[in-house]
Amino acid sequence: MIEINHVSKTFGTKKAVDDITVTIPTGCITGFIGPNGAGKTTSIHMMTGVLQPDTGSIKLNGKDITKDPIEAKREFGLVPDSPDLFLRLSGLEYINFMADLYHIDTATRNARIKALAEQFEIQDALNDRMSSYSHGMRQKAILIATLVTDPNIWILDEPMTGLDPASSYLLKEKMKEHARQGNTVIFSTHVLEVAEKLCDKIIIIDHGKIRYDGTLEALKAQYPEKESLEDVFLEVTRHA
Ligand SMILES: Nc1ncnc2c1ncn2[C@@H]1O[C@H](COP(=O)(O)OP(=O)(O)OP(=O)(O)O)[C@@H](O)[C@H]1O
Repeated sequence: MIEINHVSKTFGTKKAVDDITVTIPTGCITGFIGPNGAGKTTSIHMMTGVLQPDTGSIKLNGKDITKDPIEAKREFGLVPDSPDLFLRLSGLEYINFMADLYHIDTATRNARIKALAEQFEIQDALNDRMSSYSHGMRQKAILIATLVTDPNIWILDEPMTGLDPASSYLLKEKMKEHARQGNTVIFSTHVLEVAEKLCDKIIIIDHGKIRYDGTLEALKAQYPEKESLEDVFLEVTRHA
């Protein structure tokens, strides 16, 4: 579970996140949606300790990311919005680096890496430098590194971007399975069809403020004349 309590963040004069209070529960997939510049990545950066909030607190499974960052960071895995990280490392070196950070023993990590690399069809490229990877291959390496550490909370910033259809399908199945097992999954996306199919709960953010926080069914029930989440989303953010 992630508990975000009265969190704000300002860059210069720009209020990127404006006093948001939401809970991301266990056992379901939460979709985090909003227009460009709405505050999604800034919020995710604060949840994961990349940025400090100006005000408020964020707890991951009860551990405060500001007061207890090491313990809080053990609770989650992050797939960032850009996979252009550690490009001088090979995919395997990067995955092992992440597994080292999380103290995953050799036998466990090797079994997980083998299975995931085969599932995501990147086993033949794992020893190549990530600088030579396509965007989608980098995304796969980052995903595998996150999944190898087997965190309770998955925080995924536009995770399907660049993935081929088979890998995108596989990731969605893994997200469902992880949530079904009682864990926490939150992902941001601009692809509302994906959010509609995958999410139990939706958070809509716009101009740094939460415009909706609840189930997909309840959101649609508020707008019975709207046929799709896309129609509802446009209506909710139009009046912001
Ligand atoms: N480091 C920064 N310095 C200055 N302004 C920033 C910084 N990071 C974000 N912002 C601003 O904060 C606002 C929210 O940006 P953020 O990246 O959180 O949006 P987003 O919802 O993730 O957008 P997108 O969907 O386009 O990725 C934007 O107006 C952005 O310009």
